[in-house]
Amino acid sequence: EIYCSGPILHQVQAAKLFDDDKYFVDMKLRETPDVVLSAFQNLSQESPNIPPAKLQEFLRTYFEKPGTEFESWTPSDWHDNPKFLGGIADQQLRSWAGKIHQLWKSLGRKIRSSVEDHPELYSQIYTPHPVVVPGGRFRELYYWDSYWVINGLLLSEMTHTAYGMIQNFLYLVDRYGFVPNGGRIYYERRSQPPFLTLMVESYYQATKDKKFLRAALPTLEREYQFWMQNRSVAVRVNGSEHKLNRYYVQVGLPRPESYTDDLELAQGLTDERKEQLWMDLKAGAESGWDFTSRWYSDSDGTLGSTRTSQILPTDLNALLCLSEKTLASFHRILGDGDSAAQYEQAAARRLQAIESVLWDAERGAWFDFNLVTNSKHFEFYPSNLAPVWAQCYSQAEMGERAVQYLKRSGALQFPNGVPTSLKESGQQWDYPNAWPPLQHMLIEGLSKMPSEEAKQLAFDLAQRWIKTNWLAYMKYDAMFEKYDVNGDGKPGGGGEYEVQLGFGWTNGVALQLLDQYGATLTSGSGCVSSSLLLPLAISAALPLQ
Ligand SMILES: OC[C@H]1O[C@H](O[C@H]2O[C@H](CO)[C@@H](O)[C@H](O)[C@H]2O)[C@H](O)[C@@H](O)[C@@H]1O
Repeated sequence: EIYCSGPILHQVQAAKLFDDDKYFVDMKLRETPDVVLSAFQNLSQESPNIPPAKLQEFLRTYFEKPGTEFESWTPSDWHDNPKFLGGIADQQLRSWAGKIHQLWKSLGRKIRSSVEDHPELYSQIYTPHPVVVPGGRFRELYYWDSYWVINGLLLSEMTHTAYGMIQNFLYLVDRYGFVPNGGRIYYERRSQPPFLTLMVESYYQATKDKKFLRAALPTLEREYQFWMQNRSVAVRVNGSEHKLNRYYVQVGLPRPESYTDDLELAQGLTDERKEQLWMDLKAGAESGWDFTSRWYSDSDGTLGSTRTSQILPTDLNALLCLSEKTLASFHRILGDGDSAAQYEQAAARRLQAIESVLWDAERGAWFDFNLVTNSKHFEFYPSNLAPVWAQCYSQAEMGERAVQYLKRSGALQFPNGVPTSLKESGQQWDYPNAWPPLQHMLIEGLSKMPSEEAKQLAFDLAQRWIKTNWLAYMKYDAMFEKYDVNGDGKPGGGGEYEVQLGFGWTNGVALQLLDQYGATLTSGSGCVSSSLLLPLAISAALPLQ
């Protein structure tokens, strides 16, 4: 009634007392909700539209500034020389990687026990283990960001911190049946791209801890069931019915953390259309792509035409296909062949659905499917290659055709990364922004393909991305949540908030690329460690196709 809906939220946000709507909903209560609500009621009786000065005074009396829910914490497993640093040949890049590794200390947070004892005073959701947060206005844990954070932590040999983060997500599934978007109660009715199974896979590959796997598996299956029961739809194509997944949130209210944006966007609509728009904006937040022309109902649309729930996304379905294969492999490792076979069948069914509904033989790639128009969206998004990343396609030729599609798409013409789309909508998940998770999925997918051409392209994109991150770090002494594909080392922009620094997934992706391609990536400074020159010389001598 205070953080998610109701008159306090409405009046405080509508008065625009803070630059960012998220500020108010992250504040802590000084008194119990009952006391705060009745004080507000008394104030409203004096005048229903409370003047800003009175609202400020009310906030000073009953709220504390955000951030008091955390205590200072330094990860106990941080040490200054993880092995992977030694594999980075370029000395400038190696020293920069060391600085990124240091950033884990400043992004670590431990939630105070008072949040567990008095949850009613906080919007923060209590989780038992410390977390690494994205940074900036994103003070709390975020679901899909954490996949790249955890991969980075594992390279930094911070296995215990990574373990704690995964335990938090398992705890959240046990509590809610799914993982909320982030660690705040205003996020608790929507999720984000479901990466938990892949987080467990990363941890298992790093530790081979079967006991951990056995304990985690029932919770992973519970999360999978949530997506199948609440986020799937049947779609009929060419006379056959298929089941695929979508983002879908049945809460027809403005997002509390972006309340005035949502309110203003819905002005003039009927109540029914308002509710529909707000549900689709929340589904957009659930997709992690908030916001983008990808979710507009037509190609000339604007943010108001966002219809996320009517679209079957390629990347969500590729991710679930990979999750099904991973769950099957977990059951095999633990000796349960029957359960493994069930997940293998689920993956095979999904593969068939992806190929029947999303694959386009003419263009040679996969495209989102619109349930209203019963047609595919043919615009370019890096997600059109997500099945390559998930290795979820039946014929090698499809992967190779997707590489040719990428080359023809026009998305490779930018020296600083692959843009999120080729459309400049002003939204942050569109051109000219490039985002770390999308670069990583593209590069990882291409690097796993058999052809030399795809592998070389993967390296080329890794080099572009590292150069962008490195140049921005040189200019601003910071890592950003997103970058602009135009301009060397330029942070991204657009959308509803200022570009943020920190930054969890950026650091994780940079470390992964520096680890994977450390012997050959360059900063352009020419300072290469002599002990690594030999392998570098050998790889440089290899003929490239
Ligand atoms: O406050 C606006 C939105 O902010 C978040 O989304 C963005 O940041 C997240 C954290 O890095 C990231 O996971 C997401 O992909 C970004 O678009 C938040 O997740 C949204 O729910 C929120 O409305």
